[in-house]
Amino acid sequence: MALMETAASMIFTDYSSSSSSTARLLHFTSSRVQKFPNTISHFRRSNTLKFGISNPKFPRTIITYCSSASPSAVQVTEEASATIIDGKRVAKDIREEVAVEISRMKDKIGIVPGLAVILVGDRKDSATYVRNKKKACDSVGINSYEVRLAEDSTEEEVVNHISKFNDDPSVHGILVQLPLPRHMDEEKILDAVCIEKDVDGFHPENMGRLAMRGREPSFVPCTPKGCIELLHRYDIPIKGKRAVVIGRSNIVGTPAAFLLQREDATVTVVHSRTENAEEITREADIIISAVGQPNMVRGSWVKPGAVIIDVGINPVEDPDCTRGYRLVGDICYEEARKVASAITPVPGGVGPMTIAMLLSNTLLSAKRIHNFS
Ligand SMILES: NC(=O)C1=CN([C@@H]2O[C@H](COP(=O)(O)OP(=O)(O)OC[C@H]3O[C@@H](n4cnc5c(N)ncnc54)[C@H](OP(=O)(O)O)[C@@H]3O)[C@@H](O)[C@H]2O)C=CC1
Ligand SMILES: Nc1nc(=O)c2c([nH]1)NC[C@@H]1CN(c3ccc(C(=O)N[C@@H](CCC(=O)O)C(=O)O)cc3)C=[N+]21
Repeated sequence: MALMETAASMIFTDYSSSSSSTARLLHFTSSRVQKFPNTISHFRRSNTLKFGISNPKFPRTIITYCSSASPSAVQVTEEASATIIDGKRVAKDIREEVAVEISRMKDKIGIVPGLAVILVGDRKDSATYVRNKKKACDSVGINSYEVRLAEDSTEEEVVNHISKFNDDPSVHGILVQLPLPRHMDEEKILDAVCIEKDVDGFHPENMGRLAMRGREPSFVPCTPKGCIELLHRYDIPIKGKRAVVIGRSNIVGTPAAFLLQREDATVTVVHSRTENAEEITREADIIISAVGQPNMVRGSWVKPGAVIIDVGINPVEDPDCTRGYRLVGDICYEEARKVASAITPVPGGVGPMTIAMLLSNTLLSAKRIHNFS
């Protein structure tokens, strides 16, 4: 997916592999010497491995047997390596589930869900996202409707299109691609989407309901919903765990924190004014990072055994890639995967889940509007 605008200033430089890096990498190598035929006679760990979250389904230890000076001894090295949470695969499963439900609905009541997408301006990355959403809709049988408006359109024009879609019975979900051009009032535009079709979950009433106990939002925002879905599908417990969300945007960080709290995690939110972000993050059993800073979270920020969900999508220069850049997350993946028990990659982690959740929310909306279960 070509994510970038041509503006080179948007591409970060990746310093994560620089030798001048001051980041501390936790040691996760343990060695033990076995005297055969007996069991372990000596066991030494360079760090106490206590997994906040462990999942027997996903073995996380690589054991290499090295020959030793003594023929009766074998050196066993354990290098921790996290389970890779495969968002691409889970998203595919979800698309298949959604497709089955859509054909069932079509067969039973003759209704096909519809998603309307409004794109304002000519950002290349936004155009690519919109194209991918359309492709995803086609793949599951959702009708998609697209409106493209010029960069210099007025707020009123955008709101008029939203109003038409609000009244159109063949449209069950409305998405206004963000970011909007600077001259537009994002709040005013998002407020215009009727709450029954707010499949992005960005309407303030949806967010308010998400924040309140005993209330249910019509829709949960797609990216944070995708993060929680990944935890569920990998059987990763959330209840009672310490979670740290890095970032507090309205579209990712804040709803992710509300969702984790609804799942009975104990949640801390870290943001740009947080002091001791590293220490706070190191307390977490679950880290969700949505910052937009490439490789910001180093291995030393991660508690051994923590689960990491990396939302960040950051292009960094890479002359070896045909497009001149590659995508990295907020988490320094190579370091963190040696410390964590499970981690999402970028790309192939949360990104595909966002689109899968959009399809799922659109199906949910159509079912609700037509009272189909
Ligand atoms: N995978 C996906 O589907 C999606 C990925 N993304 C990606 O996720 C990332 C975040 O997106 P979004 O939430 O929209 O971004 P925003 O820029 O809206 O928010 C970033 C948040 O990070 C915080 N922050 C910035 N710098 C630091 C720092 N040094 N330490 C701690 N916190 C910091 C900001 O704090 P403050 O509030 O104090 O300014 C802010 O709350 C981006 O890389 C984006 O591309 C976004 C949406 C979907
Ligand atoms: N109203 C609105 N809703 C959004 O949900 C919304 C938005 N505006 N504006 C932009 C952000 C960003 N976003 C992404 C969606 C999919 C991937 C995605 O599929 N990423 C692939 C990237 C693949 C590649 O480019 O190589 C991956 O991570 O594997 C990423 C980011 C949704 N957003």
